[in-house]
Amino acid sequence: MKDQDPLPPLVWDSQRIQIQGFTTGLHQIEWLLVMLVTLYLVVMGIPEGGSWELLMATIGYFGFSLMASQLRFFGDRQRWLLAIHTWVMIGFITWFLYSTEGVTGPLASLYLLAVVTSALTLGVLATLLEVAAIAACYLLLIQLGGTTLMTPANLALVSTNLVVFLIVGYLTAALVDAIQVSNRMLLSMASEDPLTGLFNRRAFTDLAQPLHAMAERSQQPYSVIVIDMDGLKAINDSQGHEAGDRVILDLAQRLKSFARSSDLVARLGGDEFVMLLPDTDADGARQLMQRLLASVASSGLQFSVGVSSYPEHGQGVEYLLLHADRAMYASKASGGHRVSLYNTVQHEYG
Ligand SMILES: Nc1nc2c(ncn2[C@@H]2O[C@H](COP(=O)(O)OP(=O)(O)OP(=O)(O)O)[C@@H](O)[C@H]2O)c(=O)[nH]1
Repeated sequence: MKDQDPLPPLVWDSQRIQIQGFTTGLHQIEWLLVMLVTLYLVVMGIPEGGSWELLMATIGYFGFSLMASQLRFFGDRQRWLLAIHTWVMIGFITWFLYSTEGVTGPLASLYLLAVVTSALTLGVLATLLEVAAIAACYLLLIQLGGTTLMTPANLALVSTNLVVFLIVGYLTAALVDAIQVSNRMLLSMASEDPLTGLFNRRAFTDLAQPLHAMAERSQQPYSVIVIDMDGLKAINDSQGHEAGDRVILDLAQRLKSFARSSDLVARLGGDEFVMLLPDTDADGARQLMQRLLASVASSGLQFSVGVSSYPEHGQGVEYLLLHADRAMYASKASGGHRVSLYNTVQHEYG
């Protein structure tokens, strides 16, 4: 068997990592918003009437953003909390615009920050909804500003800005979708064996650890089984590599069909496979493999099996794998096409 994988472990929950990254970006956008409105107030001066409410709203919004960043709201993939952030952002911007120059002032484009935030975190549909809400806020602000929408200048302003919001929102959300798809593809390429579609060695090593931890905590047994084909080289040499591939695929499908949904099945490489059966002791694993051997009796498929079980044959997955491998070699040494348990080296089927 090969040495341990030198690469870092796979990232199985890429969505969670992504949300953590988005959350950092969200706080940066919120603080950017606070900085922009503060800069506006410093440069343009606080408007007459309503200045008190405006300052309170700005400080309140800054406090909200600060508190959310400190409390780490998003640890558990709570997207709806991200949605609340974007709605609070839209509310604050609307209030700020209402208290200053309305949608005709330079700050009307601040809505773009809310659109980008939504597109990054909530997807296309939610972003379209937010653009619709922003359109309603525009109309409200125009109404409250005492002017009518039906002037060419206002119509041009509203429609141009909304089209820009739509395009930016759609493109950003589509980009995020594409990143998610490519993350999933990368994960499947890094964790799957291309010939059989089973997990590869790296994925097995990663996924076996939590199963071991669960068994250790609940003091339940589990078994590790190493399966190695007999005579694949001869098949390759006599019938060609494609025939060898078909035999490997056949065994992989049989292993999969014998496994429960909670079992792990992986191809370690070449003609070697591994299974991890939670809640299964050595005897249960041996019986399963004997049934598998019996089921291939007429097919000509030949393979040797080694079984080791937690806790009696090792305290960690790596030891159990090593011991199951040794038991498998004991099966080979005794003529192949049989099951051996680690230590006992009993040959149960031949
Ligand atoms: N067709 C095919 N052959 C492979 C693949 N991976 C490895 N092999 C071949 O499988 C053969 C394995 O050889 P061995 O380790 O001697 O195994 P074996 O012929 O089954 O002999 P024993 O294991 O001793 O029973 C080698 O010839 C490899 O080139 C694969 O993906 N497809």
